[in-house]
Amino acid sequence: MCASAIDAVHPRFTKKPAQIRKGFKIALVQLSVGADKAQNVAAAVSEIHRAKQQGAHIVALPECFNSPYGTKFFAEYAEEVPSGATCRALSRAAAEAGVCVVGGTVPERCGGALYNTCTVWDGSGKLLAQHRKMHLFDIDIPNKITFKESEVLSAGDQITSFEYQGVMIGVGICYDLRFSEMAHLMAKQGCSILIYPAAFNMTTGPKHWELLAKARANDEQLWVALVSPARDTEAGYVAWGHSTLVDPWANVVAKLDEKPGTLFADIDLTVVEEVRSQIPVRVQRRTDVYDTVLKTKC
Ligand SMILES: NC(=O)CCC(=O)C(=O)O
Repeated sequence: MCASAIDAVHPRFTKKPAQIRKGFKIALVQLSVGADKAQNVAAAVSEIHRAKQQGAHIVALPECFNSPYGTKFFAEYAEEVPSGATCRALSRAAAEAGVCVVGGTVPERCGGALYNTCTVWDGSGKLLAQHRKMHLFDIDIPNKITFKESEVLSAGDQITSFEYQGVMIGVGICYDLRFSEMAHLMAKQGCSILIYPAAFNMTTGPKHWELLAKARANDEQLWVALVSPARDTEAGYVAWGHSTLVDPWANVVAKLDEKPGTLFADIDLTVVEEVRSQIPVRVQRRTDVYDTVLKTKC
């Protein structure tokens, strides 16, 4: 089921949109995530409805919103995509609210493998996209944080973008944000917005969270949204919070603090063209020189 579900949901370059949007209202839901899976999912569903009532067109949830974040939890909380209970709840919520849902991430079970996976649902509850985290979070900063997702998770190998109301939107997950090549490929697929469900921590969050969002927005001249869980200082992994929206000029247009809440903001897509025409790096690239460089690892 799992692999074919991905193939079935990517009509991206074939369909001509009837109407191209000039903007969206986005809601970034900084959820409080605990050990009770059903309660986590119910909270997400209720925030999706609340966001729609406030006028949101797209509602995005954080990384690992149905489970605590940690390698010891992934197998226990994992579900198949898209048949699992969490996916069914997201699909129903998207359809009932009539809103596009970028469904954070859940631990996905597929055969013997586990992935950290984001699903995207349109306003009729149809699965639009499925992204498996491509870059696993394996870091070791002595006396600060050691984490090794690869002990239990497998990595995805697909760049993911989807079309919603004529606009291409890319999806990455947390550590994926550090890889400019991936953002560049999403931009090359025509994306104007990149959305990253993410959960940085108390060491790397203050150093790199906003910097990386601005870097990706500036590199690719597009909107970047980061959606974190709320901070829980009692949790094994303490999330940085600070869900953030950055515009194509690399300005932070809105951000939350560490507490639970929802960030609402208008995304003006005309700014993408404004920046790209005024600073035309996209047509000034010296790919004749870079091609060889890109094939070497470091
Ligand atoms: N969940 C993650 O991938 C965390 C990534 C992170 O904190 C980082 O610094 O990168």
